[in-house]
Order: sequence, then structure tokens, then C-alpha cells
Amino acid sequence: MMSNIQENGYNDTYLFDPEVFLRIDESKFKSDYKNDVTPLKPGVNLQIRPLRLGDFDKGFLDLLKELTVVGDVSQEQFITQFNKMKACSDTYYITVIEDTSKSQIIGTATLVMEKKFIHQATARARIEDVVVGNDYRGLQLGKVLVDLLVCLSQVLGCYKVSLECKEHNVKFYAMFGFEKSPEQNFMQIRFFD
Ligand SMILES: CC(=O)SCCNC(=O)CCNC(=O)[C@H](O)C(C)(C)COP(=O)(O)OP(=O)(O)OC[C@H]1O[C@@H](n2cnc3c(N)ncnc32)[C@H](O)[C@@H]1OP(=O)(O)O
Repeated sequence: MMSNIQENGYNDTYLFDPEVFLRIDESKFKSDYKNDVTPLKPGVNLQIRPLRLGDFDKGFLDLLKELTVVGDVSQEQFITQFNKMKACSDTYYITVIEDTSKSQIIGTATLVMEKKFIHQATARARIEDVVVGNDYRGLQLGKVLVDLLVCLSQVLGCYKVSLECKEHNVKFYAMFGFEKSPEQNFMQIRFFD
């Protein structure tokens, strides 16, 4: 998987080291896959890898617009934010699937690690911003992304992984073992969209 994704130039700069995926024991994946799909090999012309700087030109932000409000983010803002995230090592694992036949980002999901002093000074993980492009839904790619990131959170030593989602996606996440907590409420103050 890693052989064809070396960094060749500025646009190929990874947000995090792709070698981290090689630490995952593939027998730990939680889903069943059809048609020889696996999280590390999601399909013909489909490459799963860390976000790269050049993904600004490959429709990464347009894909996120299928999930929520993105706004008008310039390339300069994208680069600044990317570099801030990259500077926080072991924290932001934004993962994408590229359709290499079209040089287009068609799926993404983020694992964020929040370091803690509690729980033996480990970390909790959150899965955020999961989206598969409309034309690519139903091809097991959402499953690939979430399965990969759940396994990664365990490999990275997190004591738990959590996420927030709408009611209609609860069954999707239940496939990986996520459960609604009877004791916890999700609370927020939203300052803007
Ligand atoms: C934490 C967060 O980010 S929550 C936000 C989640 N994202 C969104 O809502 C954005 C819009 N939706 C999407 O991008 C996609 O529909 C996703 C990410 C939810 C699912 O991606 P897909 O690639 O279409 O799903 P995938 O093909 O992997 O489906 C895997 C299985 O889940 C099932 N499934 C897919 N979506 C759902 C759902 N919303 N509810 C229940 N089951 C679902 C499929 O039927 C399939 O079942 P199977 O394995 O028995 O055949």
C-alpha cells in the first residue's frame, strides 16, 4: 500500500506519517467486506492515505461541503491550518480516499487524539467529519474509513474512541461497536455555522 505514496514535492506533504497504518493488525478490522475490499485496499484506482497539502486542488473541501458548512476557505488558509495541525504531532489523523483515475478526493474521515493526564496519561480519540462523495456511496468506503480509524485509535493507545452523529447514522456506527451511552449527554454551545 505504501510503496506508491512517497512524498515527491511540496504538494505531496503528508499531514501524518502513512507508515502508522502499517502498525494495524488487519485481523482486528471489525467489518466484513465484499469484492476483495479491505480498509488498506479499498478498490481499483482507490487509494487510502493521510491528507496531503495538494488535496486542496483535488476537491477535498468540496467533499466536506457534502457534510456541513465549509465556507470560502482560501488555499492560503488551507495551508496555514494544515501546517498548524501537522505541527501538533500525534494529534490529527485526517485520512482520505483518492480516486486516482480522476485525481479526486472522494472520501474522508478524521481521527483526533486528545492527550490526557487521566487514564494513565493516555488519550481519548474522536472520529469526526466522515463523508463519502455522493457518487461513491454504497461501495463500502464509509465502512473502510471508520474501521481503519477505530483500529488506529486502538493501536495508538487510546482508552476510548467516541463520535457524535445524527439519529439516521446510529445504525451505521453500531456496526463497529459504537454504543449510545445511557449516562452521558452531548451538550454544546454553537457560536456560528
Ligand atoms: C462522526 C461523523 O462524522 S457523522 C457524519 C456522517 N456523514 C454523513 O452523514 C455525510 C453523508 N453520508 C455519507 O457520507 C455516507 O452515507 C456515510 C459515510 C454515512 C456512509 O458511507 P458509505 O460509503 O455510503 O457506506 P458503506 O458503503 O461503507 O456502507 C456500509 C454499510 O453500512 C450501511 N449504511 C450506510 N449508511 C448507513 C446509514 N446511514 N445507516 C445505516 N446503515 C448504513 C450500508 O447499507 C452498508 O451495509 P452492508 O455492509 O450490510 O452492505
